[in-house]
Order: sequence, then structure tokens, then C-alpha cells
Amino acid sequence: METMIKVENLGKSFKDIQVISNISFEVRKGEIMAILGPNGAGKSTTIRNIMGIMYPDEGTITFKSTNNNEIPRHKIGYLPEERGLYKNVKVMDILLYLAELKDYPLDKAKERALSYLKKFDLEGKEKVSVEELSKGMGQKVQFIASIIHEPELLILDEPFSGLDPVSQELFKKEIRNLAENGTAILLSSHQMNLVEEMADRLFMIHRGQKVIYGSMDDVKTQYANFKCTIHGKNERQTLESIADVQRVEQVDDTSVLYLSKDVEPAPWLKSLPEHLLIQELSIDRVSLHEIFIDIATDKNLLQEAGEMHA
Ligand SMILES: Nc1ncnc2c1ncn2[C@@H]1O[C@H](COP(=O)(O)OP(=O)(O)OP(=O)(O)O)[C@@H](O)[C@H]1O
Repeated sequence: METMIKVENLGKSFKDIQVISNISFEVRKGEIMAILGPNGAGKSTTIRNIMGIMYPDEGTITFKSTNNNEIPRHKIGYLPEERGLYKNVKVMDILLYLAELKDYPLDKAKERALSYLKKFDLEGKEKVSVEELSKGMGQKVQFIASIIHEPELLILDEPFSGLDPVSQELFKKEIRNLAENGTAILLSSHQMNLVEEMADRLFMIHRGQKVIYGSMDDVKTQYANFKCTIHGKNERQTLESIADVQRVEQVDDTSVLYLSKDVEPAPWLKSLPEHLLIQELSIDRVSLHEIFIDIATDKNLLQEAGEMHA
């Protein structure tokens, strides 16, 4: 797949404090690439460097395999974490103004704006001023503003925050749709369930450094070991002595057994002691949410997983 943007060895300090270092990843045409990390990890700093809102101390950002570090801004769409559009302006006027800034033909922009307003349940709102919109409506307009000019690279910083479930579905559908039509999407979100559902690849950053980079499937196979949840009163010691159980967490009569890497669930289930009390049992892969918490809290559940690359 064609690389749309390549970030290599990015580093940035604020007043002698290095907030990101050696950040390298790429976003490819037609994919959704997630950038994840705890609060303060360095995601927005990375994005702001890509957008040219600030400049890196080290490293390069290359757009579409050119050797030109000047990023063609009119080819990028950006939904910033900080929301806010000019308040006293009508919805259509602001959309057309932003399209014009990107050198996009106005007749086409108007057509797209009307069709997107309809898609996002904002039909008839084109003459309403931005300050009269609800927060969610404003966010929809800002999302439309970020894609009005058909960008080749779309950067979405927390696009789902503050959206109701129906609007969230609309956003999800549209983001997928854009990717299917070839847009390269860099998505920053704290909603791990959505990222797990949507992203093709992910880059996780912690304290300004890479901790995971790979396809969602690879990350799951390599990091998301199986866990077995048993409802039934059992001694912790008994559970801990079962083969390939790395760690046991118990709340009341429910125990979660975290299994070692490469365990095959079927033979492992056969090896369970016959005297275990089982009212219910399920086997799942550890979720991206748990992987995230593990890294962010330095629990090192994943220490076996080792290094991986895309
Ligand atoms: N302009 C600035 N001046 C000084 N320090 C900054 C500046 N911008 C960011 N930082 C620091 O850089 C670090 C990374 O911040 P950044 O906003 O990139 O994190 P983030 O991963 O986007 O976090 P969040 O999930 O909370 O949005 C933080 O320690 C933050 O305090």
C-alpha cells in the first residue's frame, strides 16, 4: 500500500524536557492508523508537528514519498482536539471559507457540504450560525470542515469525544467509508473499543516513546494472550497451580486467569483439574483496553511479548 506520510525519528523538547523521541511510523493510503497512549504521552505533540503547528527538534516528516519536507497542507484534513469554529458565522459560510483556504472549488464544496450535512442529520442547518448549534452538532460541522476538500490524509484527534451513540455510529461509518475510498487516516482516540473495531494498524506511545507498532491482527496475536474467566468458588492457589496460568485476578467468586503466550485454548481446557467449580467459563483474548492499561500502569503483563514492528 502506498505510503501517504512517513514520520521518522521525530523528537521534540519543551524547555529541556524531551517529550517525544525517536517516533517513527507511517500512514498508508486507505488505512486507519491509530495513535494511542495515556494522557501526556505525546500524541498531540506528534500530530502538531505533522500539521506544522510546531516544528520538531529532530527527525523528518515526508508526505507521499516526496523528499520534500514541506507538507502540502491542502491535501491534509485535520480535526483538532480543541474544538471551536468561528461562532458568529453561518454553517455553510464557514464550510465554504475553509474549503477556499484549501484551494478547493467552491461549487464542489457547496455540493459536498449539503450532502454531508444531510448525512449527519443537519439538513437545513446551513444558514444557522455556529453558536446556535449544540456541542455534538458543532463537532459534526467541524468534522465536515476537515473533509470538505477531499484530503488525502485525514488526522482525527479524539473525533468521538462528546458524541452520542447514534452520532458515534455515523462518524464510524463515515471514517470507514473515507478509508475505503483511499483516504489515509491517522486516528487518535482514548476509546479502545472503537480503535479495536476500526483501526488496521496502531502505534502506541508511552512517555514520548514507541511501545507498540503493528497491525491490529499482529498486536492481538503477539500481545493479547488468552484469558479464562471462571465463575465459581475456587482457591486462588489451585488456580495459580494450573499449567500456563501467569496471573490470577479474583473478585468475589469470579476468577480471571491470564494465560501464557502461545497457549492453545483447546488442549489447555482439557488440562483443567476435574475438581474445579465451574458455573460459567469463557475464554477471550485480552482486549486492547487491557493492553493499554497494562502499558500505561507499568504492570508488565506483556513483558513476554517482546519487540514488534509493522
Ligand atoms: N507547549 C508546551 N509547552 C510545554 N510542554 C508541553 C507543551 N505541549 C505539550 N507539552 C508537554 O508534552 C507532553 C506531551 O503532551 P501531549 O499533549 O502531546 O500529550 P497527549 O498524548 O496528546 O495527551 P492527552 O491524551 O492528554 O491529550 C506533556 O507532558 C505536556 O505537558
